[in-house]
Order: sequence, then C-alpha cells, then structure tokens
Amino acid sequence: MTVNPTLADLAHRASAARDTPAYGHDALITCDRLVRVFSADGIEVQALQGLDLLVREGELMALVGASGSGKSTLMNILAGLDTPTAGAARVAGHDLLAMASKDRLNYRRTVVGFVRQQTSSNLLPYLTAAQNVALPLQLGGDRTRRGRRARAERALELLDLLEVSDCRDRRPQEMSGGQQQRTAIAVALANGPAVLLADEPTGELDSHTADQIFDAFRRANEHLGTTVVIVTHDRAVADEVRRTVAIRDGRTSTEVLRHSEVDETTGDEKVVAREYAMLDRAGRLQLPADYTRALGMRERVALELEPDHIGIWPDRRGEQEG
Ligand SMILES: Nc1ncnc2c1ncn2[C@@H]1O[C@H](COP(=O)(O)OP(=O)(O)OP(=O)(O)O)[C@@H](O)[C@H]1O
Repeated sequence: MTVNPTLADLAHRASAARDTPAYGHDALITCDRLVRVFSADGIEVQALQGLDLLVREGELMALVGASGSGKSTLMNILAGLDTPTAGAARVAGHDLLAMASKDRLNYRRTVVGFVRQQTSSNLLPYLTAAQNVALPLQLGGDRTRRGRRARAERALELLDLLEVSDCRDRRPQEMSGGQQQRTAIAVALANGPAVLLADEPTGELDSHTADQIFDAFRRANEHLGTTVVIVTHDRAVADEVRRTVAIRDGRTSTEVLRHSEVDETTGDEKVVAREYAMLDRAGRLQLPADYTRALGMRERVALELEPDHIGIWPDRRGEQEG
C-alpha cells in the first residue's frame, strides 16, 4: 500500500519539524556537517567531508574505518588539537570552531582526555607512574602541602582503578606496554574529563594485553561515568562495544548497534548486532555497494513510502519498455 499524504498531513509535519529541537541538542558530542580540508604542496585533501556524528553522555563507542578515512583527523578535532575548516562541532557545550586559544588549552586540560597509540608518547619518561598522573592535576592546582597530598591520593586511586597501582613508583621504561597504556588512561582521566578519546590505543599490543586495555576503558566508563570514544582497527574491541560507527571517505557511513537478548528456547543471554545505514541531515542515504550490485541498481531507483518502511527498487523501466 502506498500512502499519499494530504495537504493537512504535510502542514502538520512542517509545524512539528519547526518545534523539533536543534540537531544534537541532547548529545555530549555533536558533529554537524564537519569539514576538514588540508592543503599540502598545492594539493587539497578533504579529510572530513561533511561528517555527522552524535555521541550521548555515558556512551562507550568505537569508530572504525579504512586507513585514510578520516578517523585521526576527527579525533584530533575532538581533542582540541586541530580546528575544523567548516561545519559545527560541540563537546560538552564547547564550540570547537569558535574557541579562543586560551579556552582551547583549558578544554584540552579539563574537558577531554586523550590516549594515543604509541604507548611511549603518552607518558613523560623521567617521571614515575604516580608522578605522571599527578602532573595534570598540578597544573593550575593548589600548591599547599594539603593540595599535594590530595593529588597524590587521587593519582593512586586512578592507578588502583586501572589495576596498575603496583607500578606507581616505576618509570615508563620499567613497565610493560600494557601497564604504560593503563597508566596513560589514568593520566587522561586525572582531571575528570567528560570525554576520553583514544586513537588506536591497542595498536601496539598483543591481543591479551589489548583485552586488558579495553577493560580499563570499560572501567573508566562504568565507575567514573566518562564517555569513551575509541578509534580501533581491532575487531575484538569493535565487537565489545554497544555501538560501532564506521567512517568512509570522511563521512559516517554505517553503524552497528548491539544489545543483549535472552534466547527463548535456551534461556541463555546472547548479543544481537544489527547494522544500520546512516541517513544524513539532508536525507541522503548511502546504500551498501554489495546491496546495489546484487540488484543491479545504478543511477536511479524507485522509491515507495509504506506505513512503516520505504521500499527501494531497481529502475526496471528500460527492461519493461524493451
Ligand atoms: N596534516 C595533514 N596534511 C595533509 N593531509 C593530511 C594531514 N592529516 C591527514 N591528512 C590526510 O587526510 C586523510 C585522512 O587522514 P586520517 O589520518 O584522518 O585517516 P585515518 O582514518 O586516521 O587513517 P589511519 O587509519 O591510517 O590512521 C588522508 O588522506 C591523509 O593523508
């Protein structure tokens, strides 16, 4: 059955749309048609080409995508290390395009925590684990003895939460890669950021250590309520989170959502994953290439609005006429 809306229906929809709150009004991270163009040697590279992304407070999610798809560019923007060329990006109420450099420094210190792939680049080599974690607390903090004691206590609490308290007096070269990375997460969490960003945090680690690192992110998310966004190539990590967003050619393309269900026959709990295509704000939808190929869809498709879905058919007119 095809539904043809009446004029009254359309008027009702238009007035409902006017009353709809702004895009991403309730999200902690909002990227709205985000663009980043790099110019190198007279050549322009569009690393982000109108990327839309919403992340809600308290989420633990993964970003995946082929090399060069724009993941690191997005993370650097969200971390306040790079500025977008156009579009809008807001994190915890901070407008990343309009932020002054003084505010940017404060943003990097207190609103976001960032963990990089290279375990060694996350820590200062001449400080112990406890001193590395206390350092961000010290910047702009209370200089009295009480302040120092409070910082040392907080550093130990975080090392304890991430199960590396036994490394508190060790320098990075005296720790394994996994211990260094868990300490790096403690450093990133020191000032209680709203968002923890991690760019390939398990890239240099074996799969067992990678599991421990992922566990550390989950702990931060569950115990401290920190919103966590992890860029990863690691399927095991991507499969562990409830939401995985794929980036393709500088845009979000598909999204996998997972939820637990109880199997009616066995009574066992199982994780059910479902893949969604992204509908952008202009109503554009990218159909997976293998779907369109399977049905020979090219250039033009026929659409039909049904009460609860939209049907998409290949254009068969040529065949019918011929
Ligand atoms: N500073 C820069 N100058 C010029 N081009 C850049 C710069 N940074 C990134 N790019 C280009 O932008 C595109 C996206 O790069 P980005 O590093 O964001 O991809 P990525 O998805 O993180 O890749 P990978 O998984 O390999 O790290 C690439 O074509 C890259 O060459």
